[in-house]
Formats: sequence, structure tokens, C-alpha cells
Amino acid sequence: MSEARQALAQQLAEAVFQALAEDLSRQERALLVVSGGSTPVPFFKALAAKPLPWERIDITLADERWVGEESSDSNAKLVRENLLQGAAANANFVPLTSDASTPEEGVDEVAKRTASLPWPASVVILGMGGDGHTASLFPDSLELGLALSTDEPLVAVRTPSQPQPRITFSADRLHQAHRHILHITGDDKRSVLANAMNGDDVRKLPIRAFLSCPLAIYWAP
Ligand SMILES: O=C1O[C@H](COP(=O)(O)O)[C@@H](O)[C@H](O)[C@H]1O
Repeated sequence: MSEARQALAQQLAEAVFQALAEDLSRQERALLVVSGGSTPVPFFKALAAKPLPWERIDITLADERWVGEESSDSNAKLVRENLLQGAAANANFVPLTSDASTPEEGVDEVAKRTASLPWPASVVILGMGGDGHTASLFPDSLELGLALSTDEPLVAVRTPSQPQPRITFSADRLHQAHRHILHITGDDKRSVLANAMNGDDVRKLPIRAFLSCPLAIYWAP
């Protein structure tokens, strides 16, 4: 891990710490929505070390692969192993999978489980793939149009480019958050983001759906 990426993770953790502390000074509980993938690991570790009243914090994911938590592809496993550590283990983590064999069968149960979270989220931290996807809003998702337009909170998605089916919060549900952050690293993703800023076709680069949230960008080489 480069020093720049480590420093970025610390800066992001400090910003999220401040945001959660601010909201918790005005309300009993606060919701943090995080992304999976490889980028957030140092951020998760840095945030877990922050002196927050974790028992008053709810955490969920922006999206998830429809896999069991024993899978190395599970975003929930990533959160449990890197964020829900030490005092942060007292947070209430709500994963996005169920025992159902498909996300289409499980989406209603997950929607019921996540309905009791203290929406709107204090902070949504998005990642972005090299194809411009964010959460599980992929350019080639069969349900991309639905996920971008529905006022339902969650959508089951099938994506030809991806090995597993997924579940994702809809753009509408993610838009409702008080603060939006994009956490990305590397020159490739910087170029993708620059392309996204120079056009407006959301279906080609779904990150475009969040560029005017406003979106705070945390990037390091
Ligand atoms: O598939 C996913 O990828 C993106 C980006 O992941 P990264 O490994 O390039 O950091 C992530 O934001 C999303 O939550 C995840 O499901």
C-alpha cells in the first residue's frame, strides 16, 4: 500500500468520523453506507480506530454479490474483517444477502431488513470500477434502467460481465443520503472519472448519476 493511498484512507476516515459525530450530536442513530471491492480496506481499518459511539451507528453496503459470507467475494465479509473490529464491532451491521438462492427471491426480505435503518444515510461512500460502475450499477446490467429510475430501495441485478448475480441499492435510495463520497485510486480510475465529467450518458458510465449530488472525491495515485 503506497503512502499516498494510506494517507488518503486516513483523510477519508477523518471526514467520515466528523460527519458521523456531527449527525450523532443531533440524532440518536446514524447510518453509514459503504462499498466493497479492494479500495476501501485501509479506510475501513482507519475508521475502525476512530473514537465513535459505535453502538449508535448502523452500517450497510451500497451493493453486494449474491454469495455466502464465507466467499472471498463477499463485501459483508470484507466489512466484518476490516471495519467491524475493536470498538467498531459494536456497530449494527446489516448485510444485503439472505438464505434465498437468488437475489430476485431474496430482495424483499433484504428490503424489509434494511427498512428499519435510520434513513437517510449520513454518508454514502461509493467506489467505482474501471467500467464506470458504482454500487452494482454496471453499464451492462440488464436492470440498469430500473436501478436508475425506481423509487424502490433495492434491485436484484444480472450483469453479463460479472460472474455472480448482485443486489444493489437504487440510485434514488443512495441519492437521498446527506453526504456522498467517491473513494478511488490509480490513474486509470482518474481517467474514467474525467471521462464521466465530460459527458452525460449515465447508462455508459453510471457513476455520472452521482456527480452532482454533490460528490466529494477522494483520489490518490
Ligand atoms: O464490484 C464492486 O466494485 C466496486 C469497485 O471495486 P474496486 O475493487 O475497484 O475498489 C465497488 O465500489 C463495489 O461496491 C463492488 O461491489
